[in-house]
Amino acid sequence: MSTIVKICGLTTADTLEAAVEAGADMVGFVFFPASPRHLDIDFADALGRQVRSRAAKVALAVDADDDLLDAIVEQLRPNWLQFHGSESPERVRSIKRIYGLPVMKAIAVASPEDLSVLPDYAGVADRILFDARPPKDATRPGGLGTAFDWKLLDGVDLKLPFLVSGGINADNVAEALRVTRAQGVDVSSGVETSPGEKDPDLIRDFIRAARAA
Ligand SMILES: O=C(O)c1ccccc1NCC(=O)[C@H](O)[C@H](O)COP(=O)(O)O
Repeated sequence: MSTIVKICGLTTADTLEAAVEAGADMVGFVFFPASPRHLDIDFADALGRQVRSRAAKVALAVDADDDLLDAIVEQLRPNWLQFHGSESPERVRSIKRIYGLPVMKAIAVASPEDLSVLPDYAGVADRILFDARPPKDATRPGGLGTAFDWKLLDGVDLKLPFLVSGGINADNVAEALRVTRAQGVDVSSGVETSPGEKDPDLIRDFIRAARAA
C-alpha cells in the first residue's frame, strides 16, 4: 500500500492546487479561530469545490460543537473529519453516527503514558493520527512544527491505519516513516515559510520525498 500523504492547513487556491496536482491523498482545512490556518466557512466551501474529488477533503476541528460541525459538513462536504481536541470516544462515536463520515482522531504524544488511551479510540476512530503533544502554553493543539520521539510508537499494534505528524518535512519524512512504520504522514509547518504561509515548492518537495520513502 502506498503511503498516505496529507497536507494540512491549506488556505489558498494556489497552494491547494500544488498539493492536489502533486498527488496529495488528503488535504486538510482547519476550523480553529486561534490558528493562522483557520478558514472561514464560505472560503472553505470555495476551496472544497476546487478539489473536485482529486483528493480527500479533511475538516479539522477542536472540540467543535454541533452547530459548527453542521456548518462545516453542509458547506465543505468533507470526506473525513479530524479531531484535534479532547473529544471523548463517546463523542467521536456519536459524531460518526450523526454525519456518517469517517473520523481521524489525533493523539498527542510526549510519553508512553499518552498511548494508554489508544484502545478506547481504536474502537471508534477510522484512523489515528499521532501528533506531538503541544506545550502547556501553546495557543493551538497542533500545527506547531515540533516533533515527538518517534520511537515511542515502537510497540504500537493497531488494527487500523495510522498517520504520524509533528515537525515532519521533506528532509526527515523517510526517517519518520521508517521508525514509526506509519501508513501515512501529515504535514503543515514543514511545507511553510512561516506559520500559515504554505509554499508550493515545499509542498511538491514533501510529497516527492514521502513517495520516494
Ligand atoms: O494547524 C493548526 O493550526 C492546527 C490548529 C489546531 C489544531 C490542529 C492544528 N493542526 C494540526 C495539523 O496540521 C497536523 O495534524 C499536524 O499537527 C501538523 O504538524 P506540523 O507539521 O508540525 O505543523
